[in-house]
Amino acid sequence: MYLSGTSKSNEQGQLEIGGCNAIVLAAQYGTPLYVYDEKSIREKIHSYIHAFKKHDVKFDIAYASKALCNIAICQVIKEEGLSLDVVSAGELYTALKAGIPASRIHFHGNNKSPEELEMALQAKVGSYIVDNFYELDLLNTLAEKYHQTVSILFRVSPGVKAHTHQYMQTGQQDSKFGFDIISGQALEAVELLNSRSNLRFLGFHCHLGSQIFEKEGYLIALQRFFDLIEESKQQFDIETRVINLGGGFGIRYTEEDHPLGTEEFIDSIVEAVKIECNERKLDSLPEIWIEPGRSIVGEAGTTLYTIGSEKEIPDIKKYVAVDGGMTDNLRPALYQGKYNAFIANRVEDDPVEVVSIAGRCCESGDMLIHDIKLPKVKAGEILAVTSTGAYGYSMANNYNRIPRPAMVFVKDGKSKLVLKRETLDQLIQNDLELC
Ligand SMILES: Cc1ncc(COP(=O)(O)O)c(C=O)c1O
Ligand SMILES: N[C@@H](CCCC[NH3+])C(=O)O
Repeated sequence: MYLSGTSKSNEQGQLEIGGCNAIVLAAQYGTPLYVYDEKSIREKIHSYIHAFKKHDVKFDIAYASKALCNIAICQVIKEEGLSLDVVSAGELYTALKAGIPASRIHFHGNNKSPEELEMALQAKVGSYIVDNFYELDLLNTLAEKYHQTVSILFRVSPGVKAHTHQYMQTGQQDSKFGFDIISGQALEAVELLNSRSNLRFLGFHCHLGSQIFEKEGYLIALQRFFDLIEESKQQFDIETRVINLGGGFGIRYTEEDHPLGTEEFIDSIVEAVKIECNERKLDSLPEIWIEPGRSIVGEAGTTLYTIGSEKEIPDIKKYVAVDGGMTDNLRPALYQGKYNAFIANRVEDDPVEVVSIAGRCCESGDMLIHDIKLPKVKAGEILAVTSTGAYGYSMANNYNRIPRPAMVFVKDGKSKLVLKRETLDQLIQNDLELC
């Protein structure tokens, strides 16, 4: 049995997270319930900071808020002193409301609207990751309107196909994101910098994809970055101060997953940067920026569900349905994401039968787990699905008009409601009558 962070089986064999009994949490706040182990989030952040501090390099870690974005997590990020990456007005608004300094916000996105860019300019966000030629000109024009010279990075696609689900690959040549290096678009963008006086170029950014277990892709991307850095200097006299390798560091969802440790990833990235600079005889090391999302919050999240109906087709399949599903966790339906689960009130009971955990939506694809061996379950028991902390709530939806769940942060035996359960009235609050 694998339990991460502060999760453990207590003396009664019940699941405890952050010193809080999962059965008590389910009774107190209802289900489905997202439970976040705050200590484990902070420890993961510390492991990134520590991994960089071992080396003599300038670095910045920006939490990719798309993995989980609400006031509470932004407050943790602020307290821990990280930067934060946003991709929309909604994420930007949340970060600002949580008190993240605008200067620590990096604005991403492949189609930022003029209104979103103006909002960011008014807030004076720290940097813009410019994705395409349209945005390059739009941002320069808007920055001029606001009498600002803004710091930018170019997002480039380095032509690296990460070993991950196809929908999570973003660094390959045909990606919708960024300036393509191979066909020369990235260098064309660099050339334009000399005539865009409201843009201050910091450097290059790439993001290879998500849930990556190997460092090789990052190392190839780095070589392509450095070619670009040299060409930018030689051809257009443009200096690069920053290289941003995005996020993507994988986590453990089930026992089949064997992610690399934080240190191993960071050590090999920093070493590779030093080697490239040395071999190319560059005067100074660029700053190294990263943007982890999943690896900061993923394993810290557990979703508690109440078990309801069952359906058994003799000798074929047994379904066990819970009170949530694709509305609170779209990942199994979208990426065939795999998860592990326990009966929270009997964590250590021997598994005796193979069942499939079904969601409650009117979709055959609304399955949380296919074929998991569990103890014999009863209606009313609490099922805990682990490692749901990233891209779970952030991709939650109201299909079938199902309200989104509540969320608590737990630490040192205390729980704090950080997101209320949506109500039925909230579901119709924007509806208008036809007549
Ligand atoms: C530009 C960018 N940066 C960072 C991330 C975070 O990735 P991950 O959650 O895999 O660390 C993403 C999402 O994949 C992204 O699109
Ligand atoms: N949303 C995804 C990955 C894409 C992340 C954003 N580029 C997931 O749940 O795994």
